[in-house]
Amino acid sequence: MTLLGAVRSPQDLKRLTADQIPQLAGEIREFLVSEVSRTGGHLGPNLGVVELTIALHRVFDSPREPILFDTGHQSYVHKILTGRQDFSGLRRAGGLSGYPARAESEHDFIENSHASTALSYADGLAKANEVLGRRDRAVVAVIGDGALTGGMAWEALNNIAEGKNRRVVIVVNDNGRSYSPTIGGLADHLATLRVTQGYEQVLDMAKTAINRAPVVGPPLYEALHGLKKGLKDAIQPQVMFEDLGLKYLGPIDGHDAQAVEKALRRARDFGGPVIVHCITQKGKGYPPAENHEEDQFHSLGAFDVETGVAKPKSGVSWTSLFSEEMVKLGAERDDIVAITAAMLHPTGLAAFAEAYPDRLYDVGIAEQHAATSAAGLAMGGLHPVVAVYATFLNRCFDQVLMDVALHRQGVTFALDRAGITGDDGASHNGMWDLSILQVVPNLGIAVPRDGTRMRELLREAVAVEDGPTVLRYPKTAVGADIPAVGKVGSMDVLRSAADGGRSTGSRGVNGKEDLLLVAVGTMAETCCEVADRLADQGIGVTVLDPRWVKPLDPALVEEAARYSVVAVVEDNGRVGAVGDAVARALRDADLDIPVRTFGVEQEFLDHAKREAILAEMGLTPQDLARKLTETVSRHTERSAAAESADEPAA
Ligand SMILES: Cc1ncc(C[n+]2csc(CCOP(=O)(O)OP(=O)(O)O)c2C)c(N)n1
Ligand SMILES: CC(=O)[C@@H](O)[C@H](O)COP(=O)(O)O
Ligand SMILES: [Mg+2]
Repeated sequence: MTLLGAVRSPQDLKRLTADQIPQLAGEIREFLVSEVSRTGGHLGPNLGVVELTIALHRVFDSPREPILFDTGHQSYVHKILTGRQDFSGLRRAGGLSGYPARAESEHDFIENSHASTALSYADGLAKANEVLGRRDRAVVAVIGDGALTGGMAWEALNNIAEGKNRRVVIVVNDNGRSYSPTIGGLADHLATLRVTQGYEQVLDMAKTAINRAPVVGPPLYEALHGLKKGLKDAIQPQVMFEDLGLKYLGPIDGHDAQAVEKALRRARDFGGPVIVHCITQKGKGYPPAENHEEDQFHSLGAFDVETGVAKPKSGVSWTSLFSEEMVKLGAERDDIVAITAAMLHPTGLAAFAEAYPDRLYDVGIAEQHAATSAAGLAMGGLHPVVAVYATFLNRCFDQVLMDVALHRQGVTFALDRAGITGDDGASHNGMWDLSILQVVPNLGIAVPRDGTRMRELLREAVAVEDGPTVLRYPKTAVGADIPAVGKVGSMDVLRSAADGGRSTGSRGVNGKEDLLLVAVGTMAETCCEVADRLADQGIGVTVLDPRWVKPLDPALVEEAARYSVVAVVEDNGRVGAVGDAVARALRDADLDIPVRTFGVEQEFLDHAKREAILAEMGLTPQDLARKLTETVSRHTERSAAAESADEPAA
């Protein structure tokens, strides 16, 4: 049996001898490459924390002493060591989550994969230990150099440092990268610390040698120790941490399990807040990952183990359309600049950066700063485009509201991965933006249905200079263009109840058309299929694509008055989104027309494929057609009955 096969819990791990650990680490690396090659996932980050995670579970007593993972994408080894070695369903419905999941294990704590939160959790847990008389227990937080560029992390450090007797062990997993190399002053600082790697080992050797010297040894060491402080400050400017009141240990070779264990034991026994700075390498032990310049296999799909080549994704991505159009816009307008929050390639801004290196800003994982810095850029006469994943816009809601919109600054937010993404679980679905942004005055939201509208709407958005604009698009491949067959105000008609074409719909009761179907963004394809299904049943359906869903075109209300039923379909949480905005607009116009809103149920959704989640939510053409047929029929019968009741007796 392999060592890995015998390790079913941290207790099993603790029973291994130090010289068995390298073999175990090798077996874990083989396991990770083999399993993730089939399922896809965050291979690079996890290959980088093998020895580190082994050491953590040998030194600390999880879950009594929580081990928290910031962002959580690097927790596969933690799962392997805590009794979860069936990775066959990784990131798939019913299989292991790609992040910690409390339903999976008592050893898991943080499920939210939004970065830079772990230190705040640790601060809270340590305070709870203090209040509840558990001072002997440590709380451990593993945070990457990237996540450490997030503002929340520094808010937490400021508070952790204040708790001199709270056992908080902060393990900085420093591989020098988020996806790309980590940026900013902190990154430079960590880099300085990295280059003096082995400092601790040199000092330990000196200490051992000097202390062995009879009589003169110990006092000499004390003198040197004082010098060490000065020396450390000189060659290791980790004063940033120590000035915060945090003990700093490191830098440690994060792949030397014994060195890490030793540092962690020192940290645990210190009795107060300690930073253990571990130098690791993303993709360690698998050359295709180690040598992958873009992101060292941060996250990839299924791949060939021999070559490291991932199976190609089919179709053109929305990200690539955004990327192309941004390069064109950058050539046409020299006031356009772009901002990424440590996701240059994933958001498609790499081409823009290559073409206009002085007009691309990577602010680190710092969406709040990105939004307000963008307001500054706009005030300074530029038009910034801030590209983030839709779910991460939540992080800077107040900045969008107060720093951009209140000041009517022309900033465009490009929200990639909008709608259901699926694999990455509850905190990655882009199902919030169409709801939370409804309350922001002066802000416009455009939702393209296809590639042509993507290019059009991006250009329309960056042309707005008196307030923020938002463009949101999904993780899927771009479908075929859906041409308009007419216009209503600024909105595109994609199917018409009155046309002679597919629709054979009879006019509904009261001389009204049967159904107005408002399609938001890429749900247009589904809505057109619904209209065609209903037309085959003699129900007349007009499909309308608003293009801009905020503010709604007043013509929508006028158009809606011509229909018996209105329905809205969107790939966002239902609550407070476009459907509710349309219903409110009709109410405000005293139009008593039933409005059905279809979207994602307002729940935290388990990881699963996007298609499966949409089906579960009833957002398929079949389900929508069935529900809308029932609604239209029910309303028609009711109206007909009411009509006949009003007719004078013969
Ligand atoms: C608020 C937020 N913004 C962006 C992301 C996307 N993201 C996931 S992992 C990652 C890089 C994290 O870098 P680091 O903390 O150094 O961890 P590593 O992958 O290097 O182990 C980013 C930017 C996120 N999870 N949360
Ligand atoms: C952990 C994290 O936030 C990202 O790595 C995320 O997994 C990216 O997902 P995409 O594959 O959609 O870029
Ligand atoms: Mg990193």
